[in-house]
Amino acid sequence: MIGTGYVGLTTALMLCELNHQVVCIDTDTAKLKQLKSNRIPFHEPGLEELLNRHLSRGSLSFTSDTGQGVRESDILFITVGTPSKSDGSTDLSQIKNVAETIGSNQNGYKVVVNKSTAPVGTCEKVHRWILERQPRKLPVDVVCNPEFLREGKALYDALHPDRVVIGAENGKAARFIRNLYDAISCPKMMTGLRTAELIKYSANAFLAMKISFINEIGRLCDAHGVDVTDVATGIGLDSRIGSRFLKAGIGWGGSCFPKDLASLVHMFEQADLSPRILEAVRQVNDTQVEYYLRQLEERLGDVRGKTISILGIAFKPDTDDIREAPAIKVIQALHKKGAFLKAYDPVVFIHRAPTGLPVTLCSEMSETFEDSDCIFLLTEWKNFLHFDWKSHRHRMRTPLIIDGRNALDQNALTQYGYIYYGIGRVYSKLASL
Ligand SMILES: NC(=O)c1ccc[n+]([C@@H]2O[C@H](COP(=O)([O-])OP(=O)(O)OC[C@H]3O[C@@H](n4cnc5c(N)ncnc54)[C@H](O)[C@@H]3O)[C@@H](O)[C@H]2O)c1
Ligand SMILES: O=c1ccn([C@@H]2O[C@H](COP(=O)(O)OP(=O)(O)O[C@H]3O[C@H](CO)[C@@H](O)[C@H](O)[C@H]3O)[C@@H](O)[C@H]2O)c(=O)[nH]1
Repeated sequence: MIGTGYVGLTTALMLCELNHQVVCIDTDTAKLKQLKSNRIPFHEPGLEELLNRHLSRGSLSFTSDTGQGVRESDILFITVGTPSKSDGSTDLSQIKNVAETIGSNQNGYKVVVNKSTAPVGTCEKVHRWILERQPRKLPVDVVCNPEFLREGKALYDALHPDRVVIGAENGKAARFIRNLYDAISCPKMMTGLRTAELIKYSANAFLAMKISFINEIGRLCDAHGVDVTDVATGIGLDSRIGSRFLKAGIGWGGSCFPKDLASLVHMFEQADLSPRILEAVRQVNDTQVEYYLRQLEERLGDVRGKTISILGIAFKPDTDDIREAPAIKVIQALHKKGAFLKAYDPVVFIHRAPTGLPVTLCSEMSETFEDSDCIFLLTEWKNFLHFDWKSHRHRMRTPLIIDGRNALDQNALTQYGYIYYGIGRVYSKLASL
């Protein structure tokens, strides 16, 4: 396994659970040191227990010696990062570096499996980069096996995937990789390299499209006094639409959707095509923070000099990942407008303290209420939902709640005397009877 991030480590542990022997290779020696001493360098439920189990069984080991790792393995999974460049295209330097190292150290037949999300045509480049560095001509097959796990649910998704997609040009290599997943019961789709690459991007874009769609409907619900959660339930009951990824809120973030949509848009542009739907999906998302800030200002007036408390920094619950987290955009925008900011997140500040954020950190959720003019919920951590909101209302200067995730109980909060806003939410007198 080359790379020990969310995907590398989870895939390694999944393969260990399926009784395979795995060596994890990473150039980040600090990370390897933590992993070797049984510690996961990021917050991801369930991984630590499996790490302990497989380290002590000897089924999993770690090294920074890529050459040795390559020479000793038959199958090499690439799980390194594929960040965005400023024009939206994908920076393939980490993949290229790995492919060249594989080529230089190849000592026999290898199957190289790319799990990193990379544009159409990347696996063909990987093949070429390996061949260019081989000291002598050796057989190598490249397979595309995109990863569909979600952060916060990584282990569950790896062990219970909806499908496994295997793209290859060589049937023998494809079957070899499919056999690794024999013990996992789900549809296994065998296809071409380019198709597998595009399936990954299309899946992420479709999911982001569902969210932007319901967020746009949410704005119309605000205008007409209709409840967006009821609209989502009503449309989601149609099995052709499905109920998941229809939760309206502050918008999508994270390490994948923003960069993968940018990359897909770039692929369209390279092909001289206009990605109209994708542009709209991104446009709705890019203006969602602004939309919420208007709602906040309509209720609180000018935010200059006011104290606003942010609940949740992570881009979603059960992770400490703050890449493209909406909370960061909200904090920066409110700071620019002259607000004082306090923030609390149950894991982000413990695992990965973001530097340079203009916020006063609270060590407990209850501190965010003290003399606050607004509580802005941006990550729907479970303990926020089950908090004793009733007893803390009096501690706020203005009891305004902006629920950026439509996660709180609007009727209960309204009865406790809070002013509540969630996109497309309607206070139901019936529900409170
Ligand atoms: N995070 C997710 O939920 C997720 C899900 C599906 C797909 N993906 C895709 O998987 C890929 C990896 O994502 P991630 O979140 O695990 O990344 P990450 O940044 O958390 O981890 C990547 C790891 O690769 C290591 N690395 C970089 N260059 C290396 C080299 N030359 N040799 C060995 N190790 C090297 C880095 O040190 C790092 O530990 C990306 O393409 C991403 O788009 C991510
Ligand atoms: O109804 C919803 C569902 C999600 N979100 C937001 O959408 C973003 C992405 O959420 P999610 O998809 O759960 O997280 P990721 O871990 O980024 O996973 C996505 O990106 C991964 C990386 O490519 C893929 O492997 C996964 O299949 C894909 O779901 C987050 O900000 C969520 O808060 C909503 O606003 N409303």
